[in-house]
Amino acid sequence: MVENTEDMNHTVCSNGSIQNLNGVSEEKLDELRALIGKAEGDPLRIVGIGAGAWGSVFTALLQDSYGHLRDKVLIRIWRRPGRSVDRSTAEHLFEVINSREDVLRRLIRRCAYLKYVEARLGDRILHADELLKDGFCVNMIDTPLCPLKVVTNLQEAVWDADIVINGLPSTETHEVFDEISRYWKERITVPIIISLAKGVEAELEPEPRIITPTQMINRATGVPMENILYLGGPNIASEIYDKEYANARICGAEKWRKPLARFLRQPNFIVWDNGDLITHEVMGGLKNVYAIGAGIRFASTVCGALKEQFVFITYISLMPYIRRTKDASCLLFHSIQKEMPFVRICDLSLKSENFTLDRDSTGMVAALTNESATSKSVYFAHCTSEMIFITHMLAEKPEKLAGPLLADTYVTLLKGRNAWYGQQLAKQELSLEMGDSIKGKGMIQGVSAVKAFYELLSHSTLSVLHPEENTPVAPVELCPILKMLYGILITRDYTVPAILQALRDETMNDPRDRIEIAQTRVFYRPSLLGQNP
Ligand SMILES: NC(=O)c1ccc[n+]([C@@H]2O[C@H](COP(=O)([O-])OP(=O)(O)OC[C@H]3O[C@@H](n4cnc5c(N)ncnc54)[C@H](O)[C@@H]3O)[C@@H](O)[C@H]2O)c1
Ligand SMILES: O=P(O)(O)OC[C@H](O)CO
Repeated sequence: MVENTEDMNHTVCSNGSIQNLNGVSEEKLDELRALIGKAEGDPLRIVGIGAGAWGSVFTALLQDSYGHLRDKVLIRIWRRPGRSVDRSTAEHLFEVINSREDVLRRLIRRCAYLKYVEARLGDRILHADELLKDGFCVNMIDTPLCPLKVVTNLQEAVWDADIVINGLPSTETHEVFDEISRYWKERITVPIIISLAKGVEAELEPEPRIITPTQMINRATGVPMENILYLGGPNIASEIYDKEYANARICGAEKWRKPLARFLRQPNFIVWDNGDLITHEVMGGLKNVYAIGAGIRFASTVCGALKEQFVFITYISLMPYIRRTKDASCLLFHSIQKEMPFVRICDLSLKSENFTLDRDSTGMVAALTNESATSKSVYFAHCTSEMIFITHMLAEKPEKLAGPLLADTYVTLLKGRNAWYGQQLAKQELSLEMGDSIKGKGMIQGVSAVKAFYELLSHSTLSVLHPEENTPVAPVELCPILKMLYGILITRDYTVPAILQALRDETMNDPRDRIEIAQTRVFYRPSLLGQNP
């Protein structure tokens, strides 16, 4: 096992020896350069598009690993110019700077400290792009990054880029890549695009289907799908930069995903690769839907035992879903399930009462039920069964999605913005009128995903037989939480507390039945992901 020291070019191994990472980085970079066909003296050009929390961290990770190899690689980030920072953010930023000796020294060395003093005093307005040059992302002020090369002109950023990282929210991806396509009209080489965006849109004509960010990029730019990849993981941007141990998966065509996985892999950020591009992306959108409604977001300091217990609950609730997989861990949980059947999830959750919960970091149901462990578990049982139902419509082998979907749901419930947003709405500290892009936090992707999944699953051509009434119903009728979230967030016919109605409804099926229905009937609709049956 290895741990990174502050010096990014060296790694301290568990045996105490120091390994020089320079050589390893250079080898990996040379390998990628050769594959892309870069001539000597021509640097590999990598550009991040969108400088939110994850887009900035991702670019900063590359800068930390490869930025020193200046002759061979040029890493830059594009963000829109003009965004100014208010006084309270400047005050907070000043506190962050002064609490980190390394950052303070760096700014003084670069003669950049004074502007933060002036902004703190209200004598100067700071802009997001100048902050980013010093390593501060306005959506993640508490986590200073390395200094970045920032470009505010989109054409300059992308026209000759070899690798483009899409760090935009899904809702903005088509529009920005549409503009990018204008700058690529004369291009001879085909760029590689790695999309980080989670979120989906629904297209209803000529038949209902989901459109993912990589498909939006393909449509907007004409870059073939072979060159467009998705990187997803249960990743919280600030934790990745803080070198918490993490996994991610890069999905796409074999030609690029394997070398890119090697290129992106770091001691604390292990990148696997997978060919299942679209379904992984769709799962990234789906988890955000249910994270908003959740009520289970534990403090980052929460005791490991509670996390473990929660993982058990997660797996137990989804056992019917994953029982057919051969994966060893699933088999383990399968045997646990024999001892603790699904219906006892709530009892298990109650055991968490001896742990401290951070009341400022929970979600919608949690806030509405005053952190009731039982009610949160009720929500959890229902939302997992709806996710299972939906994945059975989307995928022929839905059990394969269980791991990525669960892991991403789990991390978002623990520390994601979507769960936080639901909680803020429930506590009336935010209102729907404020929109889904929240100052200091960024885009809440789940709102648009609620709309997309609702529109899709309420389409009449997708009707399924209601299990009891034996009449055709739109699939969304079997997903009461999704339906209620749509009523709260999109049509606004209901207020936030109505989410509890969806849970309290006595006529609603046992969530276990929903899973059984999904498993025993053929709901799979290949056309939903744009595939031919
Ligand atoms: N934050 C995380 O931990 C995390 C982790 C994994 C995946 N993701 C996903 O990655 C994507 C980006 O996440 P993020 O955290 O960086 O988001 P964010 O909301 O913090 O940042 C989005 C960035 O895009 C810019 N932007 C938005 N609309 C734009 C437009 N029309 N033109 C130009 N720029 C525009 C914003 O200014 C901002 O810099 C999302 O889909 C998110 O779900 C986030
Ligand atoms: O902060 P969120 O809610 O956008 O979620 C972050 C990531 O998607 C977790 O993998």
